[in-house]
Amino acid sequence: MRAHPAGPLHGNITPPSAAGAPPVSLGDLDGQVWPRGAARVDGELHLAGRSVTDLVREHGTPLFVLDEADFRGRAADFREGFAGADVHYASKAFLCGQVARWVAEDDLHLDVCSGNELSVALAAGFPAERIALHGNNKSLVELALAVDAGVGHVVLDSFDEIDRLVPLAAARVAAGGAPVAVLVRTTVGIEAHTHEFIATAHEDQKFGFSLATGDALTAAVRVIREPALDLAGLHSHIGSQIFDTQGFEAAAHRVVGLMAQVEQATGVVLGQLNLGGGFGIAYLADDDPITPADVAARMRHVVASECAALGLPVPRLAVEPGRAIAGPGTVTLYEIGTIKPVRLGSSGAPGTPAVRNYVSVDGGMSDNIRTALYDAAYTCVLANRVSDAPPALCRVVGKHCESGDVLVRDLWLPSDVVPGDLLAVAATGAYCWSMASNYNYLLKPPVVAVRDGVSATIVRRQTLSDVFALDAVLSSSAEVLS
Ligand SMILES: Cc1ncc(COP(=O)(O)O)c(C=O)c1O
Ligand SMILES: N[C@@H](CCCC[NH3+])C(=O)O
Repeated sequence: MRAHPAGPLHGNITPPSAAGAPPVSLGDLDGQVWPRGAARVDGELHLAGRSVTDLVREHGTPLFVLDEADFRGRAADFREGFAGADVHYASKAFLCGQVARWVAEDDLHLDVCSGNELSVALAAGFPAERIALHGNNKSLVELALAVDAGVGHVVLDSFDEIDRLVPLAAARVAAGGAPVAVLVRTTVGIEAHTHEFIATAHEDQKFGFSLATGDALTAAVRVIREPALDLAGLHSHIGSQIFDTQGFEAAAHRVVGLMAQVEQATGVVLGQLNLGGGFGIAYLADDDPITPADVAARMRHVVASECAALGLPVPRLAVEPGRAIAGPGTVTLYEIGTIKPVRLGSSGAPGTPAVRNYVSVDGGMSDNIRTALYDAAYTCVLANRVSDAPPALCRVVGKHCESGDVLVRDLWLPSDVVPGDLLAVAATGAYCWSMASNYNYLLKPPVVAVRDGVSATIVRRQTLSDVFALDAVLSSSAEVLS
């Protein structure tokens, strides 16, 4: 292997706690973190039977590689774990036409949270009756699209939205159609143990109707009195990337309590309870996610015992996992461009300069904003080969003009990594491509699905022509660009 001009990276600096001690064997693939179809073959990372160098030769970098069997296997785990309940794939995690088709074929429902997510699903042929429309600020146009398409549910989020939906629903009923089925999204006042920006059931945030103030009950009663609306049930979502089940159990307890209040106030017994998504995944080897079957058992137990205590029939359950289906099966492949050992002072062992090795790759916060936005933790490995060089503590960064453009804050890589090597970042299937941007005019990477050694581009790489086409001045020169 060609040596880097800066010499081997420095391995012996005091590790920050996030990086821990160097692993015994660098490049090992932890089974919880990497896709089910990931393996080392002759040292090289293979994904669902394709070598990463072949994939990169065909598709370039940065590249999202999605292990189809992993995605669909996790969807099946939820379907089976929650048998008798409805599993809605939360499409905000990652949606494209092919994913919509897999989810439809695999008998899941779909949660969309904008009119455009709804349009993607409908254009892919997803059955409208299995779609639920979310959103805290649905426009009249989005609501009309949902009503006309005949979505299964609209998940109501505000009194303004009820005002907006009623005339649309009334027009449908007047034309001989059915009332519009809705759920009332309830803010249950739970402090989920996750990052502030992705917690959604504490009082001081924008989603849902508060249980504590009585707004949720008021909304439910109002909907029940609207002949053009059909209150099918209640909804609660407490946040995202949650590991312990206590939050879900507490939420279930409180929403079933609200069902009892609705029954007392109106005599109406609600038949559905959607407890949302938020099931955590392993980004690092230490993370220990709960299985769908375990979550299902705990939710069922709480709902059944609360209903028994309150004299209610047990409602049909629904959940909305996004990350736990899409996240673990995808990795992002990058090529290393520059490596810069940066001296931090003399805080290392005596005589040893403290150095941070900045390893820059050809993507960054435009294809994965999560580290910058939530301080999310990721891991990555040298993908095109294994190395027995001593470990060096590294920070993997992108190529954006932003010092917060970090992908992996602290991790050990072999000290002989060089420009041209490939890095694979694990568990990037959820909220990476879907939150991608064109910052610094970087282009959105493609998504390639691999199954049994066969790959297919399910979203192509964005081109500069795509981007120029949006620009009043540049669009006239778009045809000369590739
Ligand atoms: C209403 C709702 N349902 C489902 C999800 C999916 O969450 P996750 O991807 O964490 O499962 C979200 C996102 O947090 C959400 O807001
Ligand atoms: N985008 C967030 C999750 C938000 C989910 C939608 N409420 C993440 O990357 O973790």
